[in-house]
Formats: sequence, structure tokens, C-alpha cells
Amino acid sequence: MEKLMISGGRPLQGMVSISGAKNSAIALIPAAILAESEVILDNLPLLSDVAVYAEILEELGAKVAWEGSQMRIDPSAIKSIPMPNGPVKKLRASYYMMGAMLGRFKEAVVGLPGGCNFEPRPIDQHIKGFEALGATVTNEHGSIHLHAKELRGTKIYLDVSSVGATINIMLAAARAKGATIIENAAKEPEIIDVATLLNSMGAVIKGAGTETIRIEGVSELHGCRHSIIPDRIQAGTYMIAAAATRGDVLIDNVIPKHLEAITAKMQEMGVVIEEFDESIRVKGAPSYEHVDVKALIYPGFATDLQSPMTSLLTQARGVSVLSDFVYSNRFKHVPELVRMGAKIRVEGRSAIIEGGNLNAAKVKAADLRAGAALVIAGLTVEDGVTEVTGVEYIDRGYDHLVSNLRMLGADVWRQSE
Ligand SMILES: CC(=O)N[C@H]1[C@@H](OP(=O)(O)OP(=O)(O)OC[C@H]2O[C@@H](n3ccc(=O)[nH]c3=O)[C@H](O)[C@@H]2O)O[C@H](CO)[C@@H](O)[C@@H]1O
Ligand SMILES: C=C(OP(=O)(O)O)C(=O)O
Repeated sequence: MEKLMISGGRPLQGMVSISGAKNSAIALIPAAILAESEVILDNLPLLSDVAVYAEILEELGAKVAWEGSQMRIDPSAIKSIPMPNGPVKKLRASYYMMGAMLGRFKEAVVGLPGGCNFEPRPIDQHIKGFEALGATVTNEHGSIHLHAKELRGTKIYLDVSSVGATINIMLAAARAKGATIIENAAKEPEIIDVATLLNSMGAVIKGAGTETIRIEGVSELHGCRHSIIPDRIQAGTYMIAAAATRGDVLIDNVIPKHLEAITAKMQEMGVVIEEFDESIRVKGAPSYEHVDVKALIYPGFATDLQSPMTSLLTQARGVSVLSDFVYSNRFKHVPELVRMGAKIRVEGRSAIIEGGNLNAAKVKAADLRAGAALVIAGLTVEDGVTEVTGVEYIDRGYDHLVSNLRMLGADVWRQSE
């Protein structure tokens, strides 16, 4: 096991280039199962979740060649094999195997997902969607069994605008008979990315990015080449890190439109932000105003940036209130930040944060974004070395983190525990 060591107190300076989005990549890889010929994905991030997905597809018989930021997936020899255990248990987004396998084989057995369990994360809306399409779905000893004689298009109204359920239903419906309409669909940019790939494969999907998505089922999909959108959560994390260290960083290969909510909130605090076509420059200020933040579904402030933002708000004057309306209890970073001297208390679905300096400490990342929050906190500490364990969570979502931070002037290294 490794830990991250951070000797903070240095303003981040320079340029960082953002890789492809994790939450797109881990939906696009299973989407390739639906094709009859090779799918090439470019701008792929080098993440442990991506490696696990490559392993899942190989276990099913796909040929996967992953070189740098490109993955070539030949799904022509894929077989319908039950996956109750093994790699599917290692990541959250293994739930996409349900939609993809159901779409291609009309059957699937997939163990309930693993990944970051900061609170119960139900998949009832995914199952409701599969059942509406005509599948029988049962939970047997911790595995979801899905079976359909045929999938038939229908209208599905999601009770909550779930990213995973929206994508999973798109995957299954892409090869169903007739038209499927998803109402109250999630609108995250990653959903548009998946629809773009599926359409390049021959699917007929309209409305992705709005609350109504229409999928005309087709009998066959073919291979294609697709470049993954930049990771808005990684970009937002570097924006926050730049501000927290009072640095000056150009964050390149981003879509500024995807970062509007975080940009506006940081400007409200007094951070100076300049937007360009494909990059954003973040300049820190000597002091920041306190703000209130509400994490919401897109285009609201992303829940995945809520934990990193907590660390930035410890650097603001006065009391800030950060509420998460997507996950009511996503606060595993808080006790660890308190260990570093932060004055934060959790009340219901809100963290109340009083600004003040942090101290170096030994802390543990209990999930991916909690890990990012602790790294940012460590970067702000003037004296001493902060040790962050739980690096395996951070590796799920941040590629080249240490080398990127070092390039920006941070004193950060990995050390064996
Ligand atoms: C792999 C991936 O893309 N992960 C992202 C995805 O997770 P994920 O797709 O799992 O999150 P959802 O959008 O589904 O969850 C949103 C909300 O809906 C609830 N819900 C969801 C599904 C369901 O069947 N029933 C239900 O009640 C959840 O508990 C949560 O409160 O979106 C989240 C919200 O932006 C992000 O934090 C994750 O990074
Ligand atoms: C919660 C996250 O991811 P996942 O849904 O894959 O666990 C995240 O990216 O912050």
C-alpha cells in the first residue's frame, strides 16, 4: 500500500493538462459491447477504474489493446458469461454491464457494484428502467440477474435524475425494438458523450443533455472512433487547488462551459478566473470571502467537487455553509479535515465551515473525492508533512496526480506504507 506525502505551503504555478473524463470512460468502454466490430476510444484517462473495466471486457472474450490514451476494443468474440464476482465488485460503474449485456444478449448476471460507498447508493431506477423495457430482474445472493425474451421500447419516467440509470437505460434501449423515451433524464455532459458514441455506432438517440431523451432502437451497432470529453471534476479539483494555495495555474484541455458552476462560486469568493476556448486560468488572492454552496445535479455545483470545495472554504474568512442535495451524507472528509485543525461541523446535509489555518497530520481518504480534499488541504499547510492514506481511492479518479502537482511546484511524493 502507498501513501501520499505532502509538504505544503507552496503556491501552485504553471500549466496542467486535463485527461478524459472518468465518468465517460467507464460508460463508453461497456458501451462498446453493443457493437459488432472495433471501437476506438481516444483521450482515455489512465485510471484504475479504466483498468478494471478493461479486465471485465477481456474476461468476457473481447480483445482490448490499451496504449497510452487510446483503447481499441474488439467486442466481436464477446460471450454472455455471468459475472457475480471478480472485477465487477471493484467499481461502482460496473452497473453499466447490466444495460450493455442486456442490450446485446438479452441477459446478464452482474454482482452488485463496489466503488466509493460514502452512503447507500441504490440502483432501483436502473432496475425500473430494465423492467419497463421488458426484462425480468431478480437479486440472487448479491447478484442482479436480468433476462428478456425481447426488449421493447417504452416511456420511462425517472423518479430521480440519475446519471447511471439514464446511461444504463440508453445502453439497453439502443438495441431494443421501437422507441424508448426517458423523462426526467439526467443532463450531465457525460450522458451526451455516451449518446455521441452510441450514435457514431449507428444508434439513433436524440435529446441527450436535456430532460427528455428519445432512443430509436436498432438491430445492430458497428464500431467507430470516439474522443472522450475532458474530465470536469479533475479540472475543478485543480482549479480549487490553485486557489487554495494562492497560486496561478492554467488548466488546459477543458470545456469551460462544463465548469460554470464552480467558476461562478470561486469568483464569488474573490478568486480571479479567466476563461479561454479550451482552458481556464485561476489566480489566487490573499484572502477569500465566505460563500454558501449547494451541490446539485448538473448544471448545478457538482457533488463530486463538494469535498474538495470544503478544503478551499477552510481558507475563506468567516463561516461558509456547503450543502449536498445529491448525497445527504457525503462528509467522510470532514473528520479528517478536523484532524488537520479545520473548524467544521456537519448538520444534516450541510457542512458548516469556519475559515482558519490547517496543520499537517496523518489522515485517511475514505473515498475518491475525500482523498482529493485531503490532498488540497495538505497543499495549504505551511509547516510539516501531511500523510494521506487510502491512495487506491484517489487513483480511481486522478491520473498523474503526483507528477502534475510536482510540475506545478508542489512538494508531493508517494511512499510505501
Ligand atoms: C460512474 C459515475 O458516473 N458516477 C457519478 C454518478 O454516480 P451515480 O450514477 O451512481 O449517481 P446518480 O446520478 O445515479 O445518483 C444521484 C442521486 O440519485 C439517487 N439514486 C440513484 C439511482 C437510483 O437508482 N436510485 C436513486 O435513488 C442516488 O442515491 C443519488 O442521491 O453521478 C453522481 C452524481 O452526479 C456522481 O457523484 C458520480 O461520480
Ligand atoms: C463518486 C464518484 O465516482 P463513482 O460513482 O464511480 O463511485 C466520483 O467520481 O466522485
